[in-house]
Amino acid sequence: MTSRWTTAVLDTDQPGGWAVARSPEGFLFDDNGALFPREWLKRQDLSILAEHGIGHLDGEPVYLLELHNASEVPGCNWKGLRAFMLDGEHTIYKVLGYAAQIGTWAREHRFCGNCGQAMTQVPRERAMYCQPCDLRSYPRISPSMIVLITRGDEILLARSPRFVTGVYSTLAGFAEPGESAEDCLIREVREEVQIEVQNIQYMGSQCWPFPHSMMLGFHAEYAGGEIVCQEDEIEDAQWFNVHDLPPLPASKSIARYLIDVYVARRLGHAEPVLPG
Ligand SMILES: NC(=O)C1=CN([C@@H]2O[C@H](COP(=O)(O)OP(=O)(O)OC[C@H]3O[C@@H](n4cnc5c(N)ncnc54)[C@H](O)[C@@H]3O)[C@@H](O)[C@H]2O)C=CC1
Ligand SMILES: [Mg+2]
Ligand SMILES: [Zn+2]
Repeated sequence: MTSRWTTAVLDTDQPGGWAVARSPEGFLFDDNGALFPREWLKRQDLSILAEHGIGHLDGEPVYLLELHNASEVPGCNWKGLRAFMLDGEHTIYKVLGYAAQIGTWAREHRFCGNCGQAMTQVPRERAMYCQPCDLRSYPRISPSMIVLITRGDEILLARSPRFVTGVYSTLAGFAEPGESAEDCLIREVREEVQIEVQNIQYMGSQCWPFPHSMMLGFHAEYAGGEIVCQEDEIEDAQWFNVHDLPPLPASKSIARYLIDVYVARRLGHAEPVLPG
């Protein structure tokens, strides 16, 4: 199956196409969704900080208008990316997730981190450029490990104080410089619950635009230790039987996929597919 959405660096001098508008309040939408005819959108009273050509949806060019602030557009409202993930069409969420990451990165790289002068968008390349330094900055992607720890019919799930009430999820954490994926996983698990793991199995990956993670997902078996929760980060962690699970994370997350695959295997059910 060919993908409906492909990323591309488009020339903003070309007319036409679709556009999405993003402000600190989220994306603009109306009854037809978050994609607007670009020429119409640019005639609205928007405080445009930058424009980026981001890709093709069903063959049509798509642009991002990154705004200073959320202005009133008749018949329209603003909505955060998470809400689009939870109740929107998955392809549109992919477009908006990519737009959010490009918009944030470009906004945060308007000035050179080396000399402080203004940077410019490089034509035909997704990069910001400082001429005096000959320095390019590319979109930021942060590798993060996410792991389901298993012990026969039991799985280890934890709660961060940031989670929706009652929800338990897998452990996750960002890689530090110098670490392999396995080093990072072992360190994060030790830090967050003081457990040792073995037989680390790679399960798949997912781009997670909150704010710019590349999630690498694993299963790992329990090897030893008693659960001790990391102060501030982990509110509670427990072993749950696969027949008696707490409220779980959103169905499109890799966290949920890691749980669902393991449970399906234990119960002899068909395995789910990892959402892109
Ligand atoms: N897609 C999914 O199913 C899930 C995704 N996640 C994502 O995994 C990522 C890591 O999970 P956490 O437990 O929050 O990480 P974590 O356990 O490493 O703790 C977060 C803290 O790490 C620090 N940090 C280190 N490097 C960082 C970087 N490159 N970017 C931002 N903060 C950095 C910050 O102080 C931050 O507050 C987050 O982006 C989170 O949203 C987490 C759970 C499920
Ligand atoms: Mg963590
Ligand atoms: Zn510079």
